[in-house]
Amino acid sequence: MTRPPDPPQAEPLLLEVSGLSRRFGATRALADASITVRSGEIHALAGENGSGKTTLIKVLSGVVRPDAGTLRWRGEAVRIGKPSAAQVLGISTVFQETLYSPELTVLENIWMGTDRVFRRGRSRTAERDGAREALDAIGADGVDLRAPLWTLSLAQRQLVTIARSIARPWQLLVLDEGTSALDADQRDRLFGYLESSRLQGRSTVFTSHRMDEVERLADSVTVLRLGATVAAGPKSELSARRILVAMAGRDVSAVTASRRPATNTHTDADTDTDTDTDTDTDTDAASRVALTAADVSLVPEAPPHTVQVHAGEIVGLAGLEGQGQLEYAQVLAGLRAPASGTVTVHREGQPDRRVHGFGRSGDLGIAYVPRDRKTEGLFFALSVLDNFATALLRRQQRFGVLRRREIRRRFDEYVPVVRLKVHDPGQPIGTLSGGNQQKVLLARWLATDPAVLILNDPMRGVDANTKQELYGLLRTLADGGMAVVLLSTEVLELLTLSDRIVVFHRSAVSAVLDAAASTDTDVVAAMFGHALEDQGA
Ligand SMILES: Nc1ncnc2c1ncn2[C@@H]1O[C@H](COP(=O)(O)OP(=O)(O)OP(=O)(O)O)[C@@H](O)[C@H]1O
Repeated sequence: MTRPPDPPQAEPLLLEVSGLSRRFGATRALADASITVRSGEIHALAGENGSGKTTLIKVLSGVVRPDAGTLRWRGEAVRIGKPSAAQVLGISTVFQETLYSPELTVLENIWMGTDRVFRRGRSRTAERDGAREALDAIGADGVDLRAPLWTLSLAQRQLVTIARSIARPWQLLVLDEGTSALDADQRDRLFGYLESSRLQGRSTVFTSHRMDEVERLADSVTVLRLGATVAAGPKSELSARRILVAMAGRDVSAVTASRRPATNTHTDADTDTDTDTDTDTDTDAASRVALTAADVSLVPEAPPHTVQVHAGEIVGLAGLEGQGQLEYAQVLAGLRAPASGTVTVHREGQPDRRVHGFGRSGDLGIAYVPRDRKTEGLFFALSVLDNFATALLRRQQRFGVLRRREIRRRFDEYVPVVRLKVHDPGQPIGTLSGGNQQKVLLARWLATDPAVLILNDPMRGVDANTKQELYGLLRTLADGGMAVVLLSTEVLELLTLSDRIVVFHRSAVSAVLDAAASTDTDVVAAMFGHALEDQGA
Protein backbone atom coordinates (compact mmCIF):
# COMPACT_ATOMS: atom_id res chain seq x y z
CA MET A 1 0.00 0.00 0.00
CA THR A 2 1.47 3.35 -0.98
CA ARG A 3 0.96 6.45 1.05
CA PRO A 4 1.53 9.79 -0.63
CA PRO A 5 4.23 11.99 0.85
CA ASP A 6 2.77 14.64 3.12
CA PRO A 7 2.86 18.12 1.65
CA PRO A 8 5.52 20.12 3.45
CA GLN A 9 3.15 22.90 4.51
CA ALA A 10 2.83 23.59 8.21
CA GLU A 11 -0.95 23.48 8.27
CA PRO A 12 -2.49 20.58 10.22
CA LEU A 13 -3.82 17.55 8.42
CA LEU A 14 -7.56 17.64 7.88
CA LEU A 15 -8.19 14.42 5.97
CA GLU A 16 -6.04 11.33 5.48
CA VAL A 17 -7.36 8.55 3.31
CA SER A 18 -5.35 5.44 2.57
CA GLY A 19 -5.64 1.99 1.07
CA LEU A 20 -9.08 2.64 -0.37
CA SER A 21 -10.55 0.02 -2.66
CA ARG A 22 -13.96 -0.50 -4.17
CA ARG A 23 -15.31 -2.86 -6.81
CA PHE A 24 -18.44 -2.62 -8.92
CA GLY A 25 -18.93 -6.15 -10.26
CA ALA A 26 -15.96 -6.85 -12.48
CA THR A 27 -14.74 -3.24 -12.39
CA ARG A 28 -12.15 -2.18 -9.86
CA ALA A 29 -13.05 1.49 -9.49
CA LEU A 30 -10.61 2.02 -6.61
CA ALA A 31 -7.54 -0.03 -5.81
CA ASP A 32 -5.28 1.38 -3.11
CA ALA A 33 -6.26 5.00 -3.47
CA SER A 34 -5.05 7.58 -1.00
CA ILE A 35 -5.24 11.33 -0.49
CA THR A 36 -4.06 13.70 2.22
CA VAL A 37 -5.60 17.14 2.58
CA ARG A 38 -4.41 19.89 4.92
CA SER A 39 -6.47 22.63 6.47
CA GLY A 40 -6.60 25.72 4.31
CA GLU A 41 -5.42 24.11 1.10
CA ILE A 42 -6.90 23.69 -2.34
CA HIS A 43 -6.23 20.18 -3.56
CA ALA A 44 -6.63 18.97 -7.14
CA LEU A 45 -7.65 15.36 -7.75
CA ALA A 46 -6.47 14.49 -11.25
CA GLY A 47 -6.89 11.39 -13.39
CA GLU A 48 -8.10 10.19 -16.74
CA ASN A 49 -11.74 9.34 -17.35
CA GLY A 50 -12.66 6.27 -15.35
CA SER A 51 -9.62 6.48 -13.04
CA GLY A 52 -11.81 6.50 -9.91
CA LYS A 53 -12.05 10.18 -8.94
CA THR A 54 -15.83 10.26 -8.61
CA THR A 55 -15.84 6.98 -6.70
CA LEU A 56 -13.27 8.37 -4.24
CA ILE A 57 -15.41 11.49 -3.83
CA LYS A 58 -18.50 9.36 -3.27
CA VAL A 59 -16.66 7.55 -0.48
CA LEU A 60 -15.74 10.89 1.13
CA SER A 61 -19.36 12.00 0.97
CA GLY A 62 -20.85 8.78 2.32
CA VAL A 63 -22.60 7.80 -0.91
CA VAL A 64 -20.43 4.75 -1.59
CA ARG A 65 -18.95 2.46 1.04
CA PRO A 66 -15.42 1.26 0.36
CA ASP A 67 -14.51 -2.43 0.40
CA ALA A 68 -11.32 -1.54 2.28
CA GLY A 69 -9.37 1.48 3.44
CA THR A 70 -9.04 3.93 6.30
CA LEU A 71 -10.17 7.51 6.76
CA ARG A 72 -8.90 9.93 9.37
CA TRP A 73 -10.45 13.32 10.01
CA ARG A 74 -8.34 15.76 12.06
CA GLY A 75 -6.27 12.77 13.12
CA GLU A 76 -9.21 10.61 14.31
CA ALA A 77 -10.27 7.43 12.52
CA VAL A 78 -13.77 7.86 11.10
CA ARG A 79 -16.32 5.94 9.08
CA ILE A 80 -18.51 7.86 6.67
CA GLY A 81 -21.25 5.33 6.18
CA LYS A 82 -23.94 7.73 4.99
CA PRO A 83 -24.22 11.26 3.58
CA SER A 84 -25.37 12.77 6.87
CA ALA A 85 -22.14 11.54 8.52
CA ALA A 86 -20.13 13.53 5.96
CA GLN A 87 -22.32 16.57 6.59
CA VAL A 88 -21.76 16.38 10.33
CA LEU A 89 -17.98 16.35 9.78
CA GLY A 90 -18.30 19.38 7.48
CA ILE A 91 -17.68 17.67 4.15
CA SER A 92 -19.88 19.22 1.51
CA THR A 93 -19.88 17.81 -2.02
CA VAL A 94 -20.89 19.12 -5.40
CA PHE A 95 -21.44 16.09 -7.60
CA GLN A 96 -20.70 15.88 -11.31
CA GLU A 97 -24.18 14.74 -12.19
CA THR A 98 -26.09 17.30 -10.26
CA LEU A 99 -29.03 16.04 -8.27
CA TYR A 100 -31.87 18.46 -8.39
CA SER A 101 -35.59 18.72 -8.94
CA PRO A 102 -36.33 20.69 -12.08
CA GLU A 103 -39.85 21.61 -11.00
CA LEU A 104 -38.80 23.05 -7.63
CA THR A 105 -37.53 26.60 -7.23
CA VAL A 106 -33.90 27.59 -6.76
CA LEU A 107 -34.60 28.22 -3.08
CA GLU A 108 -36.24 24.82 -2.58
CA ASN A 109 -33.40 23.09 -4.40
CA ILE A 110 -30.81 24.79 -2.22
CA TRP A 111 -32.38 23.52 1.00
CA MET A 112 -33.78 20.26 -0.35
CA GLY A 113 -32.68 17.23 1.65
CA THR A 114 -30.92 19.33 4.26
CA ASP A 115 -30.15 17.35 7.30
CA ARG A 116 -32.59 18.26 10.06
CA VAL A 117 -29.67 19.19 12.30
CA PHE A 118 -29.01 22.24 10.16
CA ARG A 119 -32.55 23.00 9.28
CA ARG A 120 -34.28 22.92 12.62
CA GLY A 121 -35.56 26.31 13.71
CA ARG A 122 -34.68 28.05 10.46
CA SER A 123 -37.23 30.58 9.38
CA ARG A 124 -38.18 31.09 5.73
CA THR A 125 -36.42 34.43 5.89
CA ALA A 126 -33.25 32.84 7.20
CA GLU A 127 -33.42 30.25 4.41
CA ARG A 128 -33.86 32.95 1.81
CA ASP A 129 -31.00 35.00 3.25
CA GLY A 130 -28.74 31.97 3.46
CA ALA A 131 -29.48 30.95 -0.12
CA ARG A 132 -28.98 34.49 -1.41
CA GLU A 133 -25.72 34.83 0.46
CA ALA A 134 -24.42 31.56 -0.96
CA LEU A 135 -25.37 32.52 -4.52
CA ASP A 136 -23.87 35.99 -4.15
CA ALA A 137 -20.65 34.56 -2.70
CA ILE A 138 -19.96 32.72 -5.96
CA GLY A 139 -21.12 35.56 -8.18
CA ALA A 140 -24.50 34.07 -9.11
CA ASP A 141 -26.27 37.27 -8.09
CA GLY A 142 -28.48 37.22 -11.21
CA VAL A 143 -30.17 33.96 -10.25
CA ASP A 144 -33.74 34.42 -8.99
CA LEU A 145 -34.53 32.36 -5.89
CA ARG A 146 -38.14 31.90 -7.03
CA ALA A 147 -37.31 30.56 -10.51
CA PRO A 148 -38.06 26.87 -11.14
CA LEU A 149 -34.77 25.13 -11.78
CA TRP A 150 -35.72 23.94 -15.26
CA THR A 151 -35.86 27.55 -16.49
CA LEU A 152 -32.14 28.02 -15.74
CA SER A 153 -29.22 27.41 -18.07
CA LEU A 154 -26.87 24.51 -17.42
CA ALA A 155 -24.27 26.92 -15.99
CA GLN A 156 -26.79 28.50 -13.65
CA ARG A 157 -27.92 25.07 -12.49
CA GLN A 158 -24.31 24.25 -11.75
CA LEU A 159 -23.99 27.46 -9.71
CA VAL A 160 -27.14 26.56 -7.77
CA THR A 161 -25.75 23.16 -6.89
CA ILE A 162 -22.53 24.79 -5.69
CA ALA A 163 -24.55 27.32 -3.65
CA ARG A 164 -26.45 24.38 -2.18
CA SER A 165 -23.19 22.91 -0.87
CA ILE A 166 -21.75 26.12 0.54
CA ALA A 167 -25.01 27.19 2.19
CA ARG A 168 -24.39 24.46 4.76
CA PRO A 169 -21.58 24.70 7.33
CA TRP A 170 -18.50 23.24 5.67
CA GLN A 171 -14.86 22.63 6.34
CA LEU A 172 -14.02 20.62 3.22
CA LEU A 173 -15.73 21.46 -0.05
CA VAL A 174 -15.48 18.75 -2.69
CA LEU A 175 -16.16 19.76 -6.28
CA ASP A 176 -16.41 16.99 -8.88
CA GLU A 177 -16.05 18.79 -12.21
CA GLY A 178 -17.74 21.72 -10.54
CA THR A 179 -16.73 24.28 -13.15
CA SER A 180 -17.32 22.31 -16.33
CA ALA A 181 -20.40 24.29 -17.39
CA LEU A 182 -19.20 27.72 -16.27
CA ASP A 183 -17.88 30.47 -18.50
CA ALA A 184 -14.59 32.31 -17.86
CA ASP A 185 -16.20 35.02 -15.76
CA GLN A 186 -18.30 32.68 -13.59
CA ARG A 187 -15.27 30.49 -13.06
CA ASP A 188 -13.19 33.47 -11.90
CA ARG A 189 -15.79 34.40 -9.31
CA LEU A 190 -15.97 30.86 -7.99
CA PHE A 191 -12.19 30.69 -7.73
CA GLY A 192 -12.23 33.98 -5.83
CA TYR A 193 -14.60 32.38 -3.33
CA LEU A 194 -12.42 29.28 -2.96
CA GLU A 195 -9.34 31.41 -2.47
CA SER A 196 -10.98 33.49 0.25
CA SER A 197 -12.20 30.30 1.94
CA ARG A 198 -8.63 29.05 1.91
CA LEU A 199 -7.58 32.16 3.83
CA GLN A 200 -10.17 31.25 6.46
CA GLY A 201 -8.55 27.83 6.87
CA ARG A 202 -11.15 25.88 4.91
CA SER A 203 -10.09 23.30 2.32
CA THR A 204 -11.23 22.35 -1.16
CA VAL A 205 -10.75 19.17 -3.16
CA PHE A 206 -11.61 19.60 -6.81
CA THR A 207 -11.46 17.49 -9.94
CA SER A 208 -10.99 19.19 -13.24
CA HIS A 209 -9.80 18.13 -16.64
CA ARG A 210 -8.51 21.63 -17.24
CA MET A 211 -4.85 21.93 -16.46
CA ASP A 212 -5.09 25.72 -16.38
CA GLU A 213 -7.42 25.41 -13.38
CA VAL A 214 -5.03 23.02 -11.64
CA GLU A 215 -2.16 25.42 -12.36
CA ARG A 216 -4.03 28.41 -11.07
CA LEU A 217 -5.72 27.03 -7.98
CA ALA A 218 -4.07 23.95 -6.57
CA ASP A 219 -1.68 23.97 -3.63
CA SER A 220 -1.43 20.17 -3.79
CA VAL A 221 -2.28 17.46 -6.28
CA THR A 222 -3.20 13.78 -6.09
CA VAL A 223 -3.17 11.77 -9.33
CA LEU A 224 -5.20 8.58 -9.74
CA ARG A 225 -4.66 5.94 -12.40
CA LEU A 226 -6.71 2.75 -12.59
CA GLY A 227 -8.10 3.46 -9.15
CA ALA A 228 -4.72 3.87 -7.44
CA THR A 229 -2.83 6.96 -6.30
CA VAL A 230 0.21 7.19 -8.55
CA ALA A 231 1.51 10.66 -7.64
CA ALA A 232 0.86 13.18 -4.90
CA GLY A 233 2.49 16.26 -3.47
CA PRO A 234 2.62 20.02 -3.47
CA LYS A 235 1.84 21.60 -6.81
CA SER A 236 5.23 23.32 -6.74
CA GLU A 237 6.80 19.87 -7.14
CA LEU A 238 4.40 18.54 -9.79
CA SER A 239 4.48 20.24 -13.17
CA ALA A 240 1.51 19.99 -15.51
CA ARG A 241 3.52 17.65 -17.67
CA ARG A 242 4.35 15.34 -14.78
CA ILE A 243 0.71 15.22 -13.83
CA LEU A 244 -0.32 14.33 -17.40
CA VAL A 245 2.35 11.62 -17.62
CA ALA A 246 1.29 10.17 -14.25
CA MET A 247 -2.35 10.14 -15.38
CA ALA A 248 -1.52 8.27 -18.56
CA GLY A 249 1.18 6.03 -17.13
CA ARG A 250 3.27 6.79 -20.18
CA ASP A 251 4.88 9.72 -21.88
CA VAL A 252 2.30 11.78 -23.63
CA SER A 253 3.03 13.81 -26.69
CA ALA A 254 2.49 17.53 -26.54
CA VAL A 255 -0.44 19.11 -28.31
CA THR A 256 -1.23 16.80 -31.19
CA ALA A 257 -3.45 19.20 -33.01
CA SER A 258 -3.37 22.78 -33.96
CA ARG A 259 -5.28 24.84 -36.36
CA ARG A 260 -4.05 24.88 -39.93
CA PRO A 261 -1.18 27.27 -40.74
CA ALA A 262 -2.01 30.96 -40.86
CA THR A 263 -2.15 30.86 -44.67
CA ASN A 264 -5.86 30.18 -44.30
CA THR A 265 -7.71 32.66 -46.44
CA HIS A 266 -11.05 32.61 -44.63
CA THR A 267 -10.56 35.76 -42.66
CA ASP A 268 -12.98 38.31 -41.39
CA ALA A 269 -13.44 39.61 -44.90
CA ASP A 270 -15.59 36.57 -45.70
CA THR A 271 -17.89 37.01 -42.85
CA ASP A 272 -17.52 40.23 -40.99
CA THR A 273 -20.47 42.44 -40.43
CA ASP A 274 -20.91 42.56 -44.18
CA THR A 275 -24.37 41.25 -44.88
CA ASP A 276 -23.80 40.50 -48.54
CA THR A 277 -23.87 36.73 -48.99
CA ASP A 278 -22.75 36.72 -52.60
CA THR A 279 -19.23 37.88 -51.91
CA ASP A 280 -17.80 34.41 -51.35
CA THR A 281 -17.01 33.14 -54.81
CA ASP A 282 -14.07 30.80 -54.12
CA THR A 283 -14.22 27.69 -56.24
CA ASP A 284 -11.21 25.95 -54.71
CA ALA A 285 -12.40 22.72 -53.04
CA ALA A 286 -10.86 23.64 -49.70
CA SER A 287 -12.76 26.91 -49.80
CA ARG A 288 -16.10 25.35 -50.69
CA VAL A 289 -18.79 26.82 -48.52
CA ALA A 290 -20.59 24.10 -46.56
CA LEU A 291 -23.00 26.22 -44.56
CA THR A 292 -24.24 29.78 -44.88
CA ALA A 293 -26.02 31.64 -42.14
CA ALA A 294 -27.24 34.66 -44.10
CA ASP A 295 -28.37 37.84 -42.40
CA VAL A 296 -29.12 35.94 -39.23
CA SER A 297 -30.16 37.77 -36.11
CA LEU A 298 -31.03 35.92 -32.95
CA VAL A 299 -33.30 38.59 -31.53
CA PRO A 300 -35.19 41.24 -33.51
CA GLU A 301 -33.14 44.10 -32.06
CA ALA A 302 -29.73 42.56 -32.97
CA PRO A 303 -28.12 43.52 -36.29
CA PRO A 304 -28.17 40.74 -38.92
CA HIS A 305 -24.91 38.99 -39.56
CA THR A 306 -23.64 36.59 -42.21
CA VAL A 307 -21.26 33.74 -41.44
CA GLN A 308 -20.10 31.10 -43.87
CA VAL A 309 -18.47 27.89 -42.73
CA HIS A 310 -16.21 26.22 -45.27
CA ALA A 311 -15.50 22.56 -45.79
CA GLY A 312 -12.23 21.85 -44.01
CA GLU A 313 -12.65 24.69 -41.58
CA ILE A 314 -13.20 24.77 -37.83
CA VAL A 315 -15.20 27.80 -36.74
CA GLY A 316 -15.29 28.49 -33.02
CA LEU A 317 -18.21 30.08 -31.21
CA ALA A 318 -17.41 32.00 -28.03
CA GLY A 319 -19.20 34.12 -25.49
CA LEU A 320 -19.91 34.50 -21.82
CA GLU A 321 -22.89 32.59 -20.51
CA GLY A 322 -26.16 33.52 -22.18
CA GLN A 323 -24.81 35.82 -24.87
CA GLY A 324 -26.37 34.00 -27.82
CA GLN A 325 -23.64 31.56 -28.87
CA LEU A 326 -25.68 28.55 -27.77
CA GLU A 327 -28.79 29.74 -29.62
CA TYR A 328 -26.62 30.43 -32.65
CA ALA A 329 -25.24 26.88 -32.66
CA GLN A 330 -28.82 25.59 -32.44
CA VAL A 331 -29.90 27.82 -35.32
CA LEU A 332 -27.04 26.45 -37.46
CA ALA A 333 -28.11 22.93 -36.50
CA GLY A 334 -31.73 23.60 -37.40
CA LEU A 335 -32.90 23.09 -33.83
CA ARG A 336 -34.39 26.54 -33.51
CA ALA A 337 -35.42 29.30 -35.88
CA PRO A 338 -33.59 32.65 -35.91
CA ALA A 339 -35.49 35.93 -35.44
CA SER A 340 -34.56 36.66 -39.04
CA GLY A 341 -32.27 35.31 -41.76
CA THR A 342 -31.75 31.88 -43.28
CA VAL A 343 -29.35 28.98 -42.93
CA THR A 344 -28.45 26.96 -46.01
CA VAL A 345 -26.43 23.77 -46.45
CA HIS A 346 -24.36 23.36 -49.59
CA ARG A 347 -23.33 19.76 -50.32
CA GLU A 348 -21.16 18.81 -53.22
CA GLY A 349 -23.21 17.66 -56.21
CA GLN A 350 -26.51 18.38 -54.46
CA PRO A 351 -28.85 21.34 -54.58
CA ASP A 352 -28.62 23.80 -51.71
CA ARG A 353 -31.02 22.95 -48.90
CA ARG A 354 -32.51 25.37 -46.45
CA VAL A 355 -32.18 24.49 -42.78
CA HIS A 356 -35.45 25.09 -41.00
CA GLY A 357 -35.68 25.36 -37.25
CA PHE A 358 -37.64 22.13 -36.82
CA GLY A 359 -34.91 19.87 -35.52
CA ARG A 360 -34.72 17.47 -38.50
CA SER A 361 -31.37 18.54 -39.89
CA GLY A 362 -29.75 15.08 -39.69
CA ASP A 363 -31.09 14.40 -43.17
CA LEU A 364 -29.19 17.45 -44.40
CA GLY A 365 -25.88 16.03 -43.21
CA ILE A 366 -25.74 18.15 -40.07
CA ALA A 367 -24.84 16.56 -36.76
CA TYR A 368 -25.27 18.39 -33.45
CA VAL A 369 -23.56 17.13 -30.31
CA PRO A 370 -25.39 18.68 -27.34
CA ARG A 371 -23.83 19.94 -24.17
CA ASP A 372 -25.96 18.56 -21.40
CA ARG A 373 -25.65 14.83 -21.78
CA LYS A 374 -28.10 14.26 -18.96
CA THR A 375 -31.12 16.09 -20.37
CA GLU A 376 -30.37 16.48 -24.06
CA GLY A 377 -28.21 13.63 -25.10
CA LEU A 378 -28.17 10.25 -23.44
CA PHE A 379 -30.90 7.78 -22.58
CA PHE A 380 -29.93 6.58 -19.16
CA ALA A 381 -32.20 3.54 -19.22
CA LEU A 382 -30.44 2.22 -22.35
CA SER A 383 -27.15 0.46 -22.82
CA VAL A 384 -23.95 2.03 -24.09
CA LEU A 385 -24.45 0.36 -27.48
CA ASP A 386 -28.07 1.51 -27.83
CA ASN A 387 -27.08 5.04 -26.93
CA PHE A 388 -24.39 4.94 -29.57
CA ALA A 389 -26.80 3.58 -32.16
CA THR A 390 -29.69 6.06 -31.89
CA ALA A 391 -28.48 8.57 -34.47
CA LEU A 392 -27.40 5.84 -36.89
CA LEU A 393 -30.76 4.11 -36.58
CA ARG A 394 -32.69 7.31 -37.19
CA ARG A 395 -30.75 7.94 -40.35
CA GLN A 396 -30.81 4.40 -41.59
CA GLN A 397 -34.55 3.98 -41.17
CA ARG A 398 -34.93 5.45 -44.60
CA PHE A 399 -32.66 2.83 -46.16
CA GLY A 400 -33.99 -0.21 -44.39
CA VAL A 401 -33.08 -1.99 -41.22
CA LEU A 402 -29.57 -1.53 -40.01
CA ARG A 403 -28.39 -4.85 -38.75
CA ARG A 404 -27.34 -5.26 -35.17
CA ARG A 405 -24.06 -6.76 -36.34
CA GLU A 406 -23.35 -3.69 -38.44
CA ILE A 407 -24.06 -1.39 -35.50
CA ARG A 408 -21.68 -3.40 -33.36
CA ARG A 409 -19.05 -3.20 -36.10
CA ARG A 410 -19.41 0.60 -36.22
CA PHE A 411 -19.30 0.77 -32.43
CA ASP A 412 -16.08 -1.25 -32.29
CA GLU A 413 -14.64 1.05 -34.93
CA TYR A 414 -15.31 4.16 -32.81
CA VAL A 415 -14.24 2.82 -29.39
CA PRO A 416 -10.54 3.42 -30.08
CA VAL A 417 -11.25 6.65 -31.98
CA VAL A 418 -12.66 8.34 -28.88
CA ARG A 419 -10.68 6.16 -26.44
CA LEU A 420 -13.84 4.87 -24.80
CA LYS A 421 -13.32 2.72 -21.72
CA VAL A 422 -16.13 0.21 -21.53
CA HIS A 423 -16.25 -3.37 -20.24
CA ASP A 424 -19.41 -4.43 -21.97
CA PRO A 425 -21.35 -2.43 -24.59
CA GLY A 426 -24.53 -3.91 -23.10
CA GLN A 427 -24.02 -2.24 -19.70
CA PRO A 428 -26.29 0.72 -18.83
CA ILE A 429 -24.72 4.01 -19.88
CA GLY A 430 -25.17 5.35 -16.34
CA THR A 431 -22.47 2.98 -15.07
CA LEU A 432 -19.81 4.66 -17.22
CA SER A 433 -17.74 7.50 -15.78
CA GLY A 434 -18.88 10.99 -16.83
CA GLY A 435 -16.12 11.50 -19.38
CA ASN A 436 -16.78 8.14 -20.98
CA GLN A 437 -20.48 8.99 -21.31
CA GLN A 438 -19.43 12.16 -23.15
CA LYS A 439 -17.30 10.06 -25.52
CA VAL A 440 -20.30 7.85 -26.38
CA LEU A 441 -22.22 10.98 -27.33
CA LEU A 442 -19.38 12.16 -29.53
CA ALA A 443 -18.96 8.75 -31.16
CA ARG A 444 -22.70 8.57 -31.85
CA TRP A 445 -22.57 11.64 -34.07
CA LEU A 446 -19.16 11.00 -35.64
CA ALA A 447 -20.47 7.64 -36.83
CA THR A 448 -23.13 9.38 -38.93
CA ASP A 449 -20.30 10.83 -41.03
CA PRO A 450 -21.81 14.32 -41.21
CA ALA A 451 -20.88 17.07 -43.69
CA VAL A 452 -21.30 19.67 -40.97
CA LEU A 453 -20.47 18.80 -37.38
CA ILE A 454 -21.73 21.21 -34.73
CA LEU A 455 -20.29 20.60 -31.30
CA ASN A 456 -21.57 22.22 -28.15
CA ASP A 457 -18.77 22.08 -25.60
CA PRO A 458 -17.87 18.52 -26.61
CA MET A 459 -14.87 18.15 -24.35
CA ARG A 460 -16.79 18.80 -21.14
CA GLY A 461 -15.60 16.16 -18.70
CA VAL A 462 -13.10 14.61 -21.13
CA ASP A 463 -9.65 14.15 -19.59
CA ALA A 464 -6.72 16.26 -20.72
CA ASN A 465 -4.82 13.50 -22.52
CA THR A 466 -7.86 12.26 -24.43
CA LYS A 467 -8.76 15.85 -25.23
CA GLN A 468 -5.50 16.26 -27.11
CA GLU A 469 -6.28 13.14 -29.11
CA LEU A 470 -9.78 14.35 -29.87
CA TYR A 471 -8.40 17.71 -30.98
CA GLY A 472 -6.26 15.77 -33.43
CA LEU A 473 -9.30 13.83 -34.57
CA LEU A 474 -11.34 16.97 -35.21
CA ARG A 475 -8.49 18.49 -37.19
CA THR A 476 -8.23 15.31 -39.26
CA LEU A 477 -11.97 15.31 -39.91
CA ALA A 478 -11.81 18.94 -41.00
CA ASP A 479 -8.82 18.23 -43.22
CA GLY A 480 -10.91 15.47 -44.79
CA GLY A 481 -13.50 18.07 -45.81
CA MET A 482 -15.87 18.22 -42.85
CA ALA A 483 -17.07 21.65 -41.77
CA VAL A 484 -16.84 21.91 -38.00
CA VAL A 485 -18.50 24.44 -35.71
CA LEU A 486 -17.19 24.30 -32.15
CA LEU A 487 -18.86 26.06 -29.27
CA SER A 488 -16.58 26.00 -26.26
CA THR A 489 -16.29 27.68 -22.88
CA GLU A 490 -12.53 27.17 -23.04
CA VAL A 491 -10.81 30.07 -24.74
CA LEU A 492 -7.60 28.10 -25.08
CA GLU A 493 -9.45 25.26 -26.76
CA LEU A 494 -10.96 27.69 -29.26
CA LEU A 495 -7.60 29.28 -29.97
CA THR A 496 -5.93 25.88 -30.37
CA LEU A 497 -8.48 24.37 -32.69
CA SER A 498 -10.36 27.03 -34.60
CA ASP A 499 -9.48 28.79 -37.79
CA ARG A 500 -11.84 31.62 -36.96
CA ILE A 501 -13.72 32.47 -33.79
CA VAL A 502 -17.11 34.13 -33.85
CA VAL A 503 -17.61 35.93 -30.55
CA PHE A 504 -21.04 36.81 -29.16
CA HIS A 505 -22.12 39.58 -26.86
CA ARG A 506 -25.71 40.46 -26.01
CA SER A 507 -27.16 38.05 -28.59
CA ALA A 508 -25.16 39.59 -31.43
CA VAL A 509 -21.82 38.89 -33.10
CA SER A 510 -19.27 41.20 -31.46
CA ALA A 511 -16.21 40.02 -33.42
CA VAL A 512 -15.00 37.47 -35.94
CA LEU A 513 -11.38 36.74 -35.07
CA ASP A 514 -8.67 35.04 -37.06
CA ALA A 515 -7.53 32.56 -34.40
CA ALA A 516 -3.92 32.46 -35.61
CA ALA A 517 -3.61 36.21 -35.15
CA SER A 518 -5.50 36.44 -31.85
CA THR A 519 -4.67 36.02 -28.19
CA ASP A 520 -6.88 34.95 -25.31
CA THR A 521 -7.07 38.63 -24.33
CA ASP A 522 -8.58 39.47 -27.72
CA VAL A 523 -11.21 36.76 -27.34
CA VAL A 524 -12.08 37.69 -23.75
CA ALA A 525 -12.27 41.41 -24.68
CA ALA A 526 -14.73 40.60 -27.45
CA MET A 527 -16.70 38.42 -25.02
CA PHE A 528 -17.18 41.50 -22.86
CA GLY A 529 -18.26 43.44 -25.93
CA HIS A 530 -15.15 45.60 -26.12
CA ALA A 531 -14.20 46.58 -29.63
CA LEU A 532 -10.70 45.41 -30.44
CA GLU A 533 -9.56 48.95 -31.19
CA ASP A 534 -10.34 49.80 -27.57
CA GLN A 535 -7.85 47.14 -26.55
CA GLY A 536 -5.16 48.56 -28.78
CA ALA A 537 -5.24 45.33 -30.86
N1 LIG B 1 -22.29 2.06 -10.18
C1 LIG B 1 -21.34 1.57 -10.97
N2 LIG B 1 -21.49 0.39 -11.60
C2 LIG B 1 -20.52 -0.11 -12.40
N3 LIG B 1 -19.35 0.51 -12.64
C3 LIG B 1 -19.14 1.69 -12.04
C4 LIG B 1 -20.12 2.30 -11.20
N4 LIG B 1 -19.63 3.49 -10.77
C5 LIG B 1 -18.41 3.62 -11.32
N5 LIG B 1 -18.11 2.54 -12.08
C6 LIG B 1 -16.87 2.32 -12.85
O1 LIG B 1 -15.77 2.65 -12.00
C7 LIG B 1 -14.72 3.23 -12.76
C8 LIG B 1 -14.34 4.55 -12.12
O2 LIG B 1 -15.38 5.49 -12.38
P1 LIG B 1 -15.36 6.97 -11.81
O3 LIG B 1 -16.68 7.58 -12.16
O4 LIG B 1 -14.95 6.97 -10.39
O5 LIG B 1 -14.22 7.64 -12.71
P2 LIG B 1 -13.74 9.15 -12.83
O6 LIG B 1 -12.27 9.17 -12.59
O7 LIG B 1 -14.58 10.00 -11.96
O8 LIG B 1 -14.01 9.47 -14.38
P3 LIG B 1 -14.46 10.84 -15.15
O9 LIG B 1 -13.24 11.68 -15.26
O10 LIG B 1 -14.87 10.34 -16.49
O11 LIG B 1 -15.57 11.43 -14.36
C9 LIG B 1 -15.25 3.34 -14.18
O12 LIG B 1 -14.74 2.25 -14.92
C10 LIG B 1 -16.74 3.23 -14.04
O13 LIG B 1 -17.34 2.68 -15.21
